[in-house]
Amino acid sequence: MQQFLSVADAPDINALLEKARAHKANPFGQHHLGKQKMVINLFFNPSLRTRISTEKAARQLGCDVITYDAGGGWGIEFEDGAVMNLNTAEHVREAAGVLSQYCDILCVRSFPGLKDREADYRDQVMQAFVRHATVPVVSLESATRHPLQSLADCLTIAEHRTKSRPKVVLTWAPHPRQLPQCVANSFAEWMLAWGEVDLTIANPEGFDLAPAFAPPAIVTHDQRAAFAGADFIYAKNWSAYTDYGATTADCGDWTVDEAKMALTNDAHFMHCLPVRRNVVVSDGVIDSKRSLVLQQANNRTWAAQAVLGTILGG
Ligand SMILES: NCCC[C@H](NC(=O)CCC(=O)O)C(=O)O
Ligand SMILES: NC(=O)OP(=O)(O)O
Repeated sequence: MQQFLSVADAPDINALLEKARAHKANPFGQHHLGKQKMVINLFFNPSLRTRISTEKAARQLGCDVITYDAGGGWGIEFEDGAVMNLNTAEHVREAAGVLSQYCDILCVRSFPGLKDREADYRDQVMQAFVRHATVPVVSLESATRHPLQSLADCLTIAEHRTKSRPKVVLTWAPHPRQLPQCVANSFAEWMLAWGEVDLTIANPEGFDLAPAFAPPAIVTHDQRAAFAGADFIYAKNWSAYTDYGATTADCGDWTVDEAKMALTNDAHFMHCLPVRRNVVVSDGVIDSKRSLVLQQANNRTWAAQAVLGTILGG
């Protein structure tokens, strides 16, 4: 594995899940892989889970880790040919080249701007690091995808399913802010590629994900109908793809609550976190025994360890 940006970099998801399970059972079993190796985590946006779980995973593999908040450093320019006489002090060509001198794996988090769909969906920042770094690049969430989250979600579903093809519903939920589509895009991409669940996506009119991620045949605008018989409810807000970046305060009642969960097949509740309680999901649902949010967060470590370990030759 030379990079980890999307499900395309994980041609055998079950093999990667097997590695994640092995790390979970024996966290230091491959501590030799990272001897004298350096991992740099570069964050352009906030993080709790990704930051700590990726550091933990790297350390358990025996790596050294440096985590760098790009917001506290020189402003980085991404446009080729830019006349840099404004606020950016350093071009990504140098930044990626320099960081490559210091590490063996470069992990990057960069959210979309949610203004220019074409630029966001080119995954401009992540692709610039891929192009100009000389070491493998791992996505810690880009403008379009969050693959380490999705791998952890596959693991969580695999651990808790009680049938071979559970019904999984990815449901839009309300949020006071404008959020990226990447967690939802990635979850859909991984569930479909994995092929071991029946995926339905429920969202209000106007909030369909990009067709490349959400084939229209599996999309419904009727949340209650989608919940019927579901085994897993995966909640997430995202801003609009079509009217790019639009949000709305008027989407009716899309909060995941106890009454809606009662329509399901005693479904597990999932969310990548952080989550707005009593907006996205009621306290009663997230605090219930069927909630898997902490197990998902725990599995972020094993997903990261499987990916970093594979890049290191494990
Ligand atoms: N890394 C997981 C989710 C990150 C981001 N959520 C957020 O920005 C939530 C912020 C807030 O609730 O204010 C998203 O939706 O892609
Ligand atoms: N789920 C997730 O990626 O959380 P952070 O944004 O806190 O890393």
